[in-house]
Amino acid sequence: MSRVYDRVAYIGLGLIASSMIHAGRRAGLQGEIVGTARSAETRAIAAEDGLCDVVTETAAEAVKDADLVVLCVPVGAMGAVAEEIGPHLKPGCTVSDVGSVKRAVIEAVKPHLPEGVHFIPAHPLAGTEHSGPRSGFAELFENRYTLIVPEGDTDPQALARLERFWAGMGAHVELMEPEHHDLVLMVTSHAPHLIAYTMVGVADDLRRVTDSEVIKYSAAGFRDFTRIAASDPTMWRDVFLNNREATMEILGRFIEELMRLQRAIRKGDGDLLHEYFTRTRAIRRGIIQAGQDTSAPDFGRGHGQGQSKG
Ligand SMILES: NC(=O)c1ccc[n+]([C@@H]2O[C@H](COP(=O)([O-])OP(=O)(O)OC[C@H]3O[C@@H](n4cnc5c(N)ncnc54)[C@H](O)[C@@H]3O)[C@@H](O)[C@H]2O)c1
Ligand SMILES: O=C(O)C(=O)C[C@]1(C(=O)O)C=C[C@@H](O)C=C1
Repeated sequence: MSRVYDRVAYIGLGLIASSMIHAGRRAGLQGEIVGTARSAETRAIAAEDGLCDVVTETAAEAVKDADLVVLCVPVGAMGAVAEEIGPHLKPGCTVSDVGSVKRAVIEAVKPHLPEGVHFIPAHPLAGTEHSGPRSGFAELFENRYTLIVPEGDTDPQALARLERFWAGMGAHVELMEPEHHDLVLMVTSHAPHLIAYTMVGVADDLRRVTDSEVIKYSAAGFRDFTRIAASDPTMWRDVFLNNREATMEILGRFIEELMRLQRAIRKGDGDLLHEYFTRTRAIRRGIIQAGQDTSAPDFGRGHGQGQSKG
């Protein structure tokens, strides 16, 4: 794979940025790698580990002369970062992001970017519950989708270049409308996180009743929930605050379904439960057949030394 961008600036050096750096470096997609992070500790780690070729103190310095700037901060911080870098961007460069929500990020970032800069939002559908500059690994995006969410007037060459960059990191690239993205991701990613947070919260509330048995006898189902519920609190706070409409829509439906099952259990309606669980089982099998299952025992774990989020 040949070089796609001569100079790439990463703003925010956590799981996603560090994975992009490793994946891009392995495939020779990027020339000089410049990075910056809000905390001095993260910047020091990035310099010490050689994660970036250049580590700058500010985002404004980092984007100077960059051909691609990738915003890798929590969704709620994207607007402030865009405001800071706007006046320092190289004309003709591409600004992208990796935020888990798209419409709110577009609204927050776009007003701060000057004419002549290509803004092309993106979202890799890959992650782990870990965070920080040491949590990334080159394989994170392999065989996973990255959704690119371009506006109608996006320059085709700039778009093709960003697509090549993501494909070079092993991702399957697809294009999607921002509103559609936010609804689909609410179902496939955001709501499951909210449910996991809630379930682990319930277990925690019950701790006094069950002593520490919830932890001791934790079965596979609950363990999977605790992994998801260990994800970064800032990232997920921002996701829900910035995707409120879809959250309300899907949460409403979820509560209705939960009450339907509650009623069936109360009434002893085994047929309804059996039919329901048969339908959901088919969905799981469909995902596996489509090659989308990523729950193999070691997927995304044992990589890097990132902190467990939370
Ligand atoms: N973790 C995932 O599973 C995942 C997957 C896909 C996309 N994303 C998205 O990628 C982005 C980054 O997530 P991550 O998992 O790499 O996070 P992370 O916590 O590992 O890293 C975030 C980085 O942003 C910096 N930061 C935090 N608050 C900031 C602020 N207010 N101003 C400036 N910098 C700030 C942190 O110092 C850190 O360097 C988020 O928008 C998230 O929604 C995450
Ligand atoms: O595997 C995980 O830990 C994740 O939660 C990753 C996950 C997801 O829900 O699949 C989380 C947020 C994203 O924006 C994209 C991917």
